[in-house]
Order: sequence, then structure tokens, then C-alpha cells
Amino acid sequence: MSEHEEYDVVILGSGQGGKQLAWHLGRQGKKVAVVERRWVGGSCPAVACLPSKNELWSARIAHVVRNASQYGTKTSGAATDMVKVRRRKQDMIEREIELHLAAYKASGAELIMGSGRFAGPKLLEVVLNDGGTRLLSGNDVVINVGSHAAIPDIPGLEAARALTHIEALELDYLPSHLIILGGGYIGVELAQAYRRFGSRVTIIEPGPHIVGREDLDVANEMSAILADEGIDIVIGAQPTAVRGLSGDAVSVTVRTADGMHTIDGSDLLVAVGRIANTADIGLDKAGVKLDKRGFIQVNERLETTADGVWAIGEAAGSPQFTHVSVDDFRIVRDNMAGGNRRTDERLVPYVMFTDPPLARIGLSEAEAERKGIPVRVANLPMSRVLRTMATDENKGFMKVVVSASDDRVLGFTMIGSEAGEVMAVVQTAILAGLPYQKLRDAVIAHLTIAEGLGPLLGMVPERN
Ligand SMILES: Cc1cc2nc3c(=O)[nH]c(=O)nc-3n(C[C@H](O)[C@H](O)[C@H](O)COP(=O)(O)OP(=O)(O)OC[C@H]3O[C@@H](n4cnc5c(N)ncnc54)[C@H](O)[C@@H]3O)c2cc1C
Ligand SMILES: NC(=O)c1ccc[n+]([C@@H]2O[C@H](COP(=O)([O-])OP(=O)(O)OC[C@H]3O[C@@H](n4cnc5c(N)ncnc54)[C@H](O)[C@@H]3O)[C@@H](O)[C@H]2O)c1
Repeated sequence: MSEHEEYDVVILGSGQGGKQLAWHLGRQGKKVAVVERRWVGGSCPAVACLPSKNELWSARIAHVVRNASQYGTKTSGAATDMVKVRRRKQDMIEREIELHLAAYKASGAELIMGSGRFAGPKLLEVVLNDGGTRLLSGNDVVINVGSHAAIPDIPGLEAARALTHIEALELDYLPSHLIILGGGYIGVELAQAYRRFGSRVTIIEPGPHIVGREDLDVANEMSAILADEGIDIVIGAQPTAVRGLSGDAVSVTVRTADGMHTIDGSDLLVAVGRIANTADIGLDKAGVKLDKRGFIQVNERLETTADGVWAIGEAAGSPQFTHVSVDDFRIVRDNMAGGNRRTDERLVPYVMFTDPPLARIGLSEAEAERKGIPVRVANLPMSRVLRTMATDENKGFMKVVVSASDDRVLGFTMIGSEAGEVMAVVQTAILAGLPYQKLRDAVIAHLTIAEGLGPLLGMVPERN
């Protein structure tokens, strides 16, 4: 074991918030180390957000080319070269790694490639990837170790060597029939991508509908869009057994309300949620407690149960998005400096990058109902947004939830082209506390998608 080295701050895991914190503190002249076992910039640029959006974009191009004749462009069909799709994605990752290494260098923060675990309070032992170990202590320690794909306990699943998102984004062949367990974020995004590349795709979802956290009308619209592209969706289906080998031939038996069914495919992807990377990192030695689901217990200031130890991102149970991990960084940065920023005061938007995308900020209609909040709701089909007359991108709708007792916008959901960008407009109005009429009466440029906000908000029922 090497000598114990002292740092101002040691960060375990180069996650999305942790690396920002390291660069910020490094630039301030603090002695900072980040311990990362595998991905220089954490999972988002290496195996999650950016690589998936990169491949989704390739799939969108295939879709546009396949449908080009609708817009007056003649093509002689579209075929996908998965080797090239993967290469393009890999090139982007390599550029990302260079950018990250340059940011570490410029900030003065030290990146240590190795696996870290607590050896005592605020003391980390690192098994270096290049051999040897180091012992690091920090005045403050920040845990940003992320999560990994959950693999459900289904007979035969382990032996089938199913893909997770990591392997799915590394495929250099096209599965003839990709079966996907889980109709959530990863399942739905990759289902559409692989369908557009040319695979047959089946989603198996045990819940009553896909995109389970959304209102039923939203889920039904997304299902219809996916079904229209030829994706099979089996809902209310609990997988009970898997046989065969992913990449060769694989079959999944499901229990549904009308009995047992078997679905045969070539490849199997598991996307049923995440497990925090908190096992085997010595948290008991550091006095850091976990909650019942295995996430690190933190308060609203992102302090763990151990003095001087903070946690951010997915491992801390924060909503599973990069922008949330980055906001966790801002909270820890300010609280370390004596401030008092909290996680419970923030509004978290998200976008599912299907085509068209699904975006939401604030309350859904069902959440308002569950919480007993009286609301007024308005819907506008995308076919009523003038821009879609020109683009034919007329699938989906906008939906707004407005308080019944005053005129605040409480939530906005949209499936439709540019949904994420339009949502940011509504987010700004919510943050500014604007009555919905201000946005309704704003002059919004013709012929944008955001122009649809005027007619949408014009349909909000009058307050009683
Ligand atoms: C396929 C996919 C697509 C996604 N797309 C989006 C998207 O479009 N938009 C969005 O906002 N979010 C998206 N997400 C979610 C997003 O990737 C995460 O929420 C985000 O990366 C935040 O993670 P984090 O900061 O908690 O940690 P991560 O970014 O996961 O980083 C944790 C790091 O800790 C390292 N680590 C773990 N244990 C140790 C240890 N003991 N020693 C050393 N290092 C360790 C890991 O190797 C990893 O690099 C996606 C996720 C997936 C899986
Ligand atoms: N665009 C984005 O921002 C984006 C993209 C991908 C992932 N993510 C993040 O990553 C997280 C994880 O994604 P995910 O898709 O793994 O999880 P998820 O929670 O979004 O969806 C998991 C789905 O799997 C289903 N399921 C549970 N057990 C199952 C089983 N045994 N068999 C079949 N289905 C089962 C659930 O009912 C649910 O619909 C997301 O919640 C999201 O926060 C974000």
C-alpha cells in the first residue's frame, strides 16, 4: 500500500456533476483528485446520452431517406451500414475523451484511472488500472458513481447474455428481430432507432402502458407513433422465462391476462431500470448510509450521513438525467462554499429523444389528480400547429396543466417536433411565475412550432 496522500477534495466517479465540480475547484486552485475506473467523462458521453442520441440521429437519417419521395426527392431505397453507424458514434466518443482530458489539464484537477473504495472516513483506496494502489484522503469527499442496468431475475436471462444499452450501442450488425424488455426511456428510444435501421422490433412491457410515468393519452400517442412504424408493443406482459442466446436465437415467454405467450427473436435488450453503483465501495467504513433501494441517503443539500461526504447524480437517488447531475454539482459547489442550495426547490424537465420527441416539465394531469390539485387542462394536436402544414410533422399534441385556483402553469407535456425546445419556453414562463395569459398573448414568430403555444393556451378553460 502506498503513502496516504492528502487532497482538498476527492471525487469518486467522473460522473456528470463530479467532473464539473473537479474542474471548478481545480480552477480555483484547490487540490482535487477524481477517481474513475472506466470512462474518462463518465457514462453520459461514453455509453449513454451522447452515443444513443448519435445512433438515434443516424436512424432518423435512414427514416428521412426512406420517406424522401413524400417530399419530392427520388431515392433508390435506404440500407443501413451498422459498421459505419458505430464508427461515427465511436469517433464522437473519441473527440469527447480529448475534450475531457483537455478540461482536466486546464483546470489542474487530477484524473486517476482506477477503482476506488472507502478504506475509512474520507479515505479512499484506489486500485489503479495500470497496476498498484494509492490511498487518498480529502477534506471533502464527493461520491458520483452513477448506476448500471438492472437485470431482472428471470430464468434463462443470464444464460441468454442479453444486451444492455452498452452492448446495443456497440452492435456492428443489424439484429433481424430485436426483443426489448422494458418500455421506458432506453427501450423506446432504441426500439425506434433499430426499427428505422431495419430490424423487426418487439417491446415487452409488464405495465399497463409504455412510458409509464406519463398520462395515458401521452402513452397512447407514443404507442401509436411506434406502432405506425411497425414496432410491436406487448403491454401487460410479465416475462417469465428466456431461452436461447442473444445474437443467435432467443425466445421470451410472457404471462399476460389472456395466458402465456412466447416471442421469438434474434437479439434481446434489457432496459428495465437502473441499480446504483453503491455495492462494494466500502460505504460502511465511511459512515455513509444507503436507503432501502440502494441509493445513498442524502439530505436536500446533498450531504450524506458522514460528515464532509457529499453525493451527487444517480447514486444519490437524483432523477436520472445528466442535467440533474450537473445541477447537483451546482448545489454541492455552493453548499461547500457555505451556501444553502437545495434539491427540493428545482423543476426538472426531460426529453425522450424519439422522433417526434416527448418532453415534459412540471405536473402531468394524472399527478395533479393524485396530489388532489384542482387543474384546468388544454390540448392542441400538432396538426393544428401551422408549421406542421409545411413540414407534415403533424404527429403528437401539446398539453398544458394550469392551476384552477390561479393562472400559474403547473405542467406541460408535448409529443411533437421540437418538443424539447418548446418545453424550454414554457419552463421559462413557469420559472418567472407568469400567468398563462402572458405566454398566450405573446407575439411568437410565425412559422415556428412554439407558435402553437398561443392556440394551446387560448383553449385553457376560464377560471370559475
Ligand atoms: C442509454 C442511456 C441514454 C441516456 N440518455 C440521456 C439523455 O439523453 N439525457 C439525459 O439527461 N440523461 C440521459 N441518460 C441518463 C444519464 O446518462 C445519467 O443520468 C447521467 O450520466 C448522470 O449520471 P451520474 O452523474 O450519476 O454518473 P455517471 O455519468 O454514470 O458516471 C459515474 C461514473 O462513476 C464511475 N464509477 C463507478 N464506480 C466507481 C468506482 N468504484 N471507482 C471509480 N469509478 C467508479 C463509472 O465508471 C462512471 O464513469 C441516459 C442513460 C442511458 C443509460
Ligand atoms: N432521453 C433521456 O433523457 C434518457 C434516455 C435514456 C435513459 N434515461 C434515463 O435512464 C433511466 C433508465 O432507463 P430505463 O429505460 O432502463 O428505465 P425506465 O425506468 O425508464 O423504464 C423501465 C421500464 O421497464 C419496465 N420493466 C420493469 N421490470 C421489467 C421486466 N422484468 N421486464 C420487462 N419490463 C420491465 C418498467 O415497467 C418500465 O416501463 C430512465 O429512467 C431515464 O431517467 C434518460
